[in-house]
Amino acid sequence: MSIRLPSTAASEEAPSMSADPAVHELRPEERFVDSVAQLTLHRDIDALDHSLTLSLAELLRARHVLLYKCMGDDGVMESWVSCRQMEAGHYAVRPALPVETAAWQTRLRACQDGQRPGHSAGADGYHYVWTPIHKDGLVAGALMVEGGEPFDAISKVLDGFSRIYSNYVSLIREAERDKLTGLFNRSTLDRQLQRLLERVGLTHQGVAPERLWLAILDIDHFKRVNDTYGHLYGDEVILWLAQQLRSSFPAPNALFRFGGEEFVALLLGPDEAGVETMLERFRARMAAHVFSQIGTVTVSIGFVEVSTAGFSTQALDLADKALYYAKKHGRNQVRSYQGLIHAGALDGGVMSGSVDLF
Ligand SMILES: Nc1nc2c(ncn2[C@@H]2O[C@H](COP(=O)(O)OP(=O)(O)OP(=O)(O)O)[C@@H](O)[C@H]2O)c(=O)[nH]1
Repeated sequence: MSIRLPSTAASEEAPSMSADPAVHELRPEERFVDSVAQLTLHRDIDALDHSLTLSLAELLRARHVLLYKCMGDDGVMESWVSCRQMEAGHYAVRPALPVETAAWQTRLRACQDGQRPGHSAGADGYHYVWTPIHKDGLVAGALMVEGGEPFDAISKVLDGFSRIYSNYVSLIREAERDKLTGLFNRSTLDRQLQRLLERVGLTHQGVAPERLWLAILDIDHFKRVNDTYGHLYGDEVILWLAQQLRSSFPAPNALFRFGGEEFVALLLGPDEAGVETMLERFRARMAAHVFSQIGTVTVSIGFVEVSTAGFSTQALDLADKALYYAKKHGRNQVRSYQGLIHAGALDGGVMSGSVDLF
């Protein structure tokens, strides 16, 4: 079981969080309502994950709450966020480290098989309660609570929280996705950019060096496709392109539809040449595909490196200049902003781009 770091607390140095002392003065039902209100405050999933573990720890006065998630298609659970009691009233929420004890593995497997909440009692007298998290009828994760309360006292609360969490994740997902393609919509760009910049920062501390790039992809002469064949055929092109983007640039890269025939990709790559090769391969794949009615459709691409102090508006603006150049010089090509500057083909901001930024 490998560890993956959630983006908002991607460091072992993540700050510990204090529980609100007032929470402990509330009656049980008031504490429950307060926890649900806390949980549903959030609008992004990383913050929600943290809040879930902290709210449960406070509500159940647990020693430890662990959230597991199924991240791949193989259904294997990865430990995700851990909230551990440090001293009375204080909790630390951190990316979770994998725990490999045989008893926990058995419990996790039971959750993976979709079994009802289960429990075990440790030799230390503490209880460990586990419940699966379901999404669309499948197991999407699991929650583990370690504390002094016996199983019967908390299993229903835990199960209820797991269902509230799952419903709320679906709502957040819906709000941040483009309806047609399921890619992120533009409102999530800054958050995803931040997430990937944190990752770039991490890998600079000694693992494989990664750099972050922003590419804008725009279907060529798309108006002609719509005007000649109708919007339904246009939509087919958009859907095919989105599908190819997903398979060419899987997570942790982030893909967006900015509306219409414009797409944005946040890509991790070692250097400009490597990213250009990936994008060029994508361009060629698009150009080679024959749609049954329409024939072939091409795409123009502009890209730029996002500096670690990068703002999405600036990166978009520069990538868009490279895209504009590609459009003006024959379309169906990939252009790097830095490459164009080095070649003296762009003179720093004279050209105005084609994407409607805001
Ligand atoms: N099918 C379909 N078409 C869309 C959608 N959103 C926008 N469009 C169309 O996308 C087309 C964009 O056309 P333009 O901005 O003129 O660009 P273009 O024809 O691709 O030309 P270049 O970008 O210069 O190569 C318009 O015809 C829009 O109606 C959509 O969701 N579905």
